Amino acid sequence: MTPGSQSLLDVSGLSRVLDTRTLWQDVRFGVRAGESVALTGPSGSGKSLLLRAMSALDPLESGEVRLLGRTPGEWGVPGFRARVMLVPQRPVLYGGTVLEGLRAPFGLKVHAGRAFREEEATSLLAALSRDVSFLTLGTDSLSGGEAQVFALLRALLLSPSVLLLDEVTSALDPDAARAAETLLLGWVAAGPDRALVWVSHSPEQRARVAGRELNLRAWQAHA
Ligand SMILES: Nc1ncnc2c1ncn2[C@@H]1O[C@H](COP(=O)(O)OP(=O)(O)OP(=O)(O)O)[C@@H](O)[C@H]1O
Repeated sequence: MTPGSQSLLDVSGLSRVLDTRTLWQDVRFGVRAGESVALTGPSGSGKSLLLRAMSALDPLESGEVRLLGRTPGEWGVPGFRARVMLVPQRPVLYGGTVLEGLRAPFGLKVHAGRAFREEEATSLLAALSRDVSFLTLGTDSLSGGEAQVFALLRALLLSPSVLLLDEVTSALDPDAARAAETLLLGWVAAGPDRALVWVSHSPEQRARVAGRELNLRAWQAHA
């Protein structure tokens, strides 16, 4: 992977206060097109909340996030979230089959103009060592690992620009986790204006997937 010089996602001046505790303050960094970076920090330091802020899922208390120089307000918040897409550790499932769940977002206005292509889904599944029968499973009965496969598929099919990956392989067996890593690194290398931000508690995984690490300790408030 050869990161470009163009800054894709810029975070500046973000702070988050919980009651009286400041989780992080004045967070600032940029992620360039083609990059794969890891966001680290101890449990409870606010990695998940920072990813939520970066994808405009939580209102910002201070600072701003820009994709290609434009704020969520300038993109339109739903459009920004579709481009800077969070994949949570435990995805929200809405029932129905996997196929229906993968197809459903394409009916939303924000994804208008994009068509769901089942062959793309089966090809991604093959990369994750799953066959087409996965599409017929009910999302209500997916295991934790299967739900993570579903969430990754759903995200990749929607062609975001930046994927914010919050412990997305934590329930996968080691082989499946490696396959997911390979798929994601291949995805970021395959198109312009793509990047990955990983939250992972595994130093081995971070070493495999990330070109550099951003540690939240750098932005923790000092009493
Ligand atoms: N919606 C919320 N409202 C208030 N506090 C929250 C909310 N979500 C999380 N927290 C608290 O914010 C802190 C940071 O949570 P967060 O999940 O971002 O940490 P993390 O670094 O991702 O942790 P871990 O590595 O354990 O997953 C925790 O103390 C958590 O209890």
